[in-house]
Amino acid sequence: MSTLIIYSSKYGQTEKIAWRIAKAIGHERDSVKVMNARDALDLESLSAFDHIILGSPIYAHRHSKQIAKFIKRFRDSLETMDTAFFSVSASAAGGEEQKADATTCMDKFLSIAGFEPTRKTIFAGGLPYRRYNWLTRMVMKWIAGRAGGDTDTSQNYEYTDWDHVESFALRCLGAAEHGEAA
Ligand SMILES: Cc1cc2nc3c(=O)[nH]c(=O)nc-3n(C[C@H](O)[C@H](O)[C@H](O)COP(=O)(O)O)c2cc1C
Repeated sequence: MSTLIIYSSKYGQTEKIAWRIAKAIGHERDSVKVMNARDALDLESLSAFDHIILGSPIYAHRHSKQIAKFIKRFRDSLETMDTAFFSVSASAAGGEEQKADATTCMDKFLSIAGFEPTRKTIFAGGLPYRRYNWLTRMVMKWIAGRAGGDTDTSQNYEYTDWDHVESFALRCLGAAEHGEAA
């Protein structure tokens, strides 16, 4: 069985999660390919894969346009395959209310895209202050401060729970191999 993992990522956390999922399921599959959504739009078809995992970060309450385009382009194929979706955000690192916001944002995106993945989840991303330009750093500091989050802009923060990532990866594998429901 072969898996294709597609991600969109601006500062690298969603990409890092995509590669960790690939590593977690790699030895159980015949092949695992990880691709940026931009490059994946050039694929002729998905016929070489039987399992697709899509990952997108949240920016300004929205998920990736590239991932939305990928879903639109391959909708017919995706409907017949085992699929999973993961959303990466700062909200997913917060309290129950913020996590609920991240889940609502993901569900809205999937509903508008007309995509019902076999499995879906939210992952906490990061706040890599040192990688932002000055303006973005100040804006993110202000937003994080209002939400009671980390505001020391001399540091990069990574909130991703890697055990959660690995358990999601293994559950995706189970769904693909046993035709399990979400
Ligand atoms: C300009 C900007 C806007 C963001 N907007 C949101 C948002 O609306 N909701 C949220 O939960 N996180 C937001 N984030 C946090 C990102 O989702 C988080 O940093 C994520 O890890 C980014 O993934 P990436 O490194 O793969 O690009 C924002 C980050 C930046 C820099």
